[in-house]
Amino acid sequence: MSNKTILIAGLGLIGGSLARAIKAGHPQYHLSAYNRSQAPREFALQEQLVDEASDDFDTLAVKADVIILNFPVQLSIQFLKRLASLPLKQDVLISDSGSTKQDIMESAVSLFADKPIRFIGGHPMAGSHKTGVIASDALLFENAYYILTPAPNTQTKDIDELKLILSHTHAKFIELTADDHDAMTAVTSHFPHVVASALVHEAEDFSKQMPFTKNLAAGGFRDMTRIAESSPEMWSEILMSNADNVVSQIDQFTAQLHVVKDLIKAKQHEQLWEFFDQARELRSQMPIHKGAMANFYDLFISIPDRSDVIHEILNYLSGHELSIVNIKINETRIDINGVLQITFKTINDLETAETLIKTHTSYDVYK
Ligand SMILES: NC(=O)C1=CN([C@@H]2O[C@H](COP(=O)(O)OP(=O)(O)OC[C@H]3O[C@@H](n4cnc5c(N)ncnc54)[C@H](O)[C@@H]3O)[C@@H](O)[C@H]2O)C=CC1
Ligand SMILES: O=C(O)C(=O)Cc1ccc(O)cc1
Repeated sequence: MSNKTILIAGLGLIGGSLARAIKAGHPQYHLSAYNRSQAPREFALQEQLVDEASDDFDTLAVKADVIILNFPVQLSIQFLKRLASLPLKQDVLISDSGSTKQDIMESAVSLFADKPIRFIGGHPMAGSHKTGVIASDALLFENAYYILTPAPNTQTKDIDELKLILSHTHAKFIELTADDHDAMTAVTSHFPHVVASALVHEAEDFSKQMPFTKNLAAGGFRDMTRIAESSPEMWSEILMSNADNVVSQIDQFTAQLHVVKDLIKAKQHEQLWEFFDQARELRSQMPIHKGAMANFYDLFISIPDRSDVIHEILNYLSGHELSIVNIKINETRIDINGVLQITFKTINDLETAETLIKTHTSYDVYK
C-alpha cells in the first residue's frame, strides 16, 4: 500500500526523528502524530514533519495502518494495552522504539495472542541526552544499529514491511531476541548511565567538603558524565525494566573496582599499567557508533549576574537562523556568576554564534 497512514505516538526526540526520516523516504504516506501536549504538535505541523497531529490517541490509532510507540518504556506498555482494547485496522503493524525489549515483547505477545495484529519490537541504537521534538533529526539513526525483536511467529514479509517504512533512517537493521537485546544493552547503554550519574553524585558529595572541586572537572569528567543529563523519567523506567541485567552489571563492575583497588593498595604498578593498556587497546578497536547527532554542539558563555544578559546575547544571535536546540544557565562556578550554555545542531552554527558573541561582548566564550 503506497498511501499508508503511519501514527507516530509520542513526538519526542525519537518519535520526531522517526517522523522526519519516514517523511523523507515516503512523502506519499499520511503521517499522523499523537502527543499529549500542544507545543510539540504545533512544532511538528509547522515543520511539516507530520500531516496531522492530535491529543486524541484512540481516534488516530483506529485510522492507522502502522503505529510506532515512542514513550518511556512502561508507558509504551500502557499504550499497548489501550491498543488491544480498540477496534484497530485488521492487519495493523505495531512497533516501538523503547530501550528495553523483554517487557514490551511479553506484553505484546499476550495482549495480541488472539488477534491478527502484528507487533515487532524496535530499538534504534542512537540518540542523545537531549529530549523533545525540537532536537529531532532525520539523520539521527544514520549508520546506527536498529534492533528489531520480532515475536516468534512473525513473518519475514512483516519485518520487510517495517524495514521499508524505516528505510530512510539509513540505519543498519538487525534482529535479536528480546532477552539477548536486554542483556547486551545493559552492558553498553543502561549500566553506563548508572555510572555517569553516580560520578556526578560523588563529585557533588565531595564538593560539600571542598567546594572548589567542581571547578576542576575537565574533559574526562565531561565525557564520562554527559549522559547524566539524560531524562530521569526515561532512565528510571529503563532500569526498572532491565533490573536483573543491570544489577548483574553492577555486581561485576564492583568486583572489577575491588581488583583495581587491591592493585593500587599493593602498589602493583605493572599490573595497573596492563589494566590501562588493555583497556586502551580494546576501546580503540570497539566499533563505537558516532552518530551524526550524537553530541550536538555546546557553547558556554561566562555571564555576569544581570537579568537582561540572556536577552542581550540572544539578540546578537537573532536573524542568523541558528539551529539552537537548548539554552541553559549553569551556576556551578564560584568565581563567576554563571555560565550560559547554548546548544546548536551544527558546528557551523556554533562557530557563527561564537564569533557574534565575541564581536559584540567581552564575555568569555568557550566550547
Ligand atoms: N533518547 C534517546 O537517546 C533514545 C531513546 N530511546 C527510547 O525512545 C523512547 C522515547 O524517548 P525520547 O524520544 O528520547 O524521549 P522524549 O522525552 O524526547 O519523548 C518522550 C515522549 O513521551 C511523551 N510522554 C511522556 N509521558 C507521557 C504521558 N504520561 N502521557 C503521554 N505522553 C507522554 C512525551 O510527550 C514525549 O512525546 C523511550 O522509550 C526511550 O527509551 C531509544 C533510543 C535512543
Ligand atoms: O546519549 C547517548 O549517547 C546515548 O547513549 C543515546 C541512547 C540512549 C538510549 C538508547 O536506548 C540508545 C542510545
